[in-house]
Amino acid sequence: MTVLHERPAGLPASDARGRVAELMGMREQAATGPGEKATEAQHAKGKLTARERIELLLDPESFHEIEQLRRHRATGFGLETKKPYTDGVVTGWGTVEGRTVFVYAHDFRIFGGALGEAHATKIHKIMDMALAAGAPLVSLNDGAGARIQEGVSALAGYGGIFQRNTKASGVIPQISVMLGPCAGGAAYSPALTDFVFMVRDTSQMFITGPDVVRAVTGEEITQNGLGGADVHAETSGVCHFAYDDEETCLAEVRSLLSLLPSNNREMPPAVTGPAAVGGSGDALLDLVPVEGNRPYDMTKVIEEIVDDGDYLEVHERWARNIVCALARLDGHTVGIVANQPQSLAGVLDIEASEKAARFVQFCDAFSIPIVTLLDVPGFLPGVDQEHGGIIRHGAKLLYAYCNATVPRISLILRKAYGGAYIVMDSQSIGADLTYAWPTNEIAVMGAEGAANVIFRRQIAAAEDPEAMRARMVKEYKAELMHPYYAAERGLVDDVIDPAETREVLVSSLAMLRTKHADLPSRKHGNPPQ
Ligand SMILES: CC(=O)SCCNC(=O)CCNC(=O)[C@H](O)C(C)(C)COP(=O)(O)OP(=O)(O)OC[C@H]1O[C@@H](n2cnc3c(N)ncnc32)[C@H](O)[C@@H]1OP(=O)(O)O
Repeated sequence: MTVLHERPAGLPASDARGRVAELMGMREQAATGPGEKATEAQHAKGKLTARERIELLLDPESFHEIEQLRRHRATGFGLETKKPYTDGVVTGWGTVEGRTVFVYAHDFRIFGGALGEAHATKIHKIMDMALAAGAPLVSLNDGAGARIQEGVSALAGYGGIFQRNTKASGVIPQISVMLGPCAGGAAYSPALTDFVFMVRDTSQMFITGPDVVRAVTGEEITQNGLGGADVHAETSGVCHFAYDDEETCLAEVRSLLSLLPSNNREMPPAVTGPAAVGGSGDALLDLVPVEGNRPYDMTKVIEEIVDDGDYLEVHERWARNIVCALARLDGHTVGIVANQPQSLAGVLDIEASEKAARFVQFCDAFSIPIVTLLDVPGFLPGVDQEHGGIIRHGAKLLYAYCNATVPRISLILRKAYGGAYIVMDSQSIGADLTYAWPTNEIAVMGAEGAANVIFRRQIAAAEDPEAMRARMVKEYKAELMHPYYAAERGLVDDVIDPAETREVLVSSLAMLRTKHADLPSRKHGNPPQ
């Protein structure tokens, strides 16, 4: 552990060059940190150091560090003799693709990256600077939570971070990258931010570690089993993106940032230059089967529609029955929300509603237009869902869409039934433009279910109930289950040839780019929780 700085021998303090050399020595000491052994131990765990990570995140030579010479002033437990520069967190700003980004990175080699008072106030300062400058904040987390030796001062330091996370929410993008074991307070701040990235095997998030879990509940579990990347990417939904190594993870953070505006007053950066290429519209005809119950992969449809087939899927492995993705259409960032027929037939359930609601809310906060692709058989029925609160969770998605003032376009690819149709950005809840393909079925429910309810008596009284049921199903389909019923009533704006999909979306978004809508003045709404 680094000890108190000593003036390099042989340099007269009165000499300006000597003073500069002294400064360089201190800087060198701060930049090197606790030394080779500690760095080797960090590398041996498959982890990079804070500075190596910052170098990968930011454009070359763009990092400006602040408070490099900061030290804690705590006493007791031997802290008097352990006063390393930086106090275990590297803070500053740099650029990503030329745009300013603020960053803080825990140095696990110093107190296990644990947060004390000085460490916390450095983070507070960088958060305040990010908010004032209107630039994204990225945290590179590798810390053991509150610094135990500093007691309540450390806890108060976390409070200051949480408060700033919340204040900055919806104002600047906040991204948390988990790169080590993050316990307690170190796990809460990321939960308040927009996106959480994790690295398999080397990063974990939990409120209390396996030892406490064993003591309290008797459950035996490893750190990764409790809060590893796969657990949070697939089961809890705490993490939005999980990767195998830090290099890939940080490259993906850069690519996410390239899609986002710097703050809520700016538009997302548009890519100009040679016209972006979409897929061949005709392929869409083959990708989506006409039969309502045949599964297909919605991500293939997205690939056909967006620029260069490129999209960044958020929460790829959690609530797979809905797809949330960021992509570009004609160079402009869009958020795509789409039912995924190959997972649970694309129904809406508790997790899908929560996932899409948060995504819609994010897009709305940062001026990202939302394109919704519908192919939804309804909400998932069942005791688990009802008792789990599908009503209030489903309402989150409804609330998020109804509250969104960004351009909103929905396109019904195949079926759209019941409440799920309304929730998935139907015209009645404020979509600016709604399109349908000719193969659509838009109705309160599927034909079989509908016939069993409304023609129950006729079917029961018939000589041949099955023949009667089949006749009624056919009649219901012919009468109601086509897009023209909705088009005649103005509930879809147009029925389009699937081959024209990209073109229609691009021109509709271009028209909506100047859209302005205000919600009534209020302190804030009271969304369902
Ligand atoms: C509000 C809140 O944040 S409450 C949560 C408080 N934090 C905790 O309970 C976590 C306690 N720490 C741990 O469980 C473990 O240290 C882990 C899981 C984070 C990391 O484990 P390992 O990778 O094995 O690292 P290890 O335990 O050796 O810690 C590395 C160093 O950090 C120190 N350290 C770890 N946690 C803390 C802490 N919270 N405060 C101060 N120092 C700490 C260790 O003493 C060790 O120091 P040393 O290098 O001088 O010996």
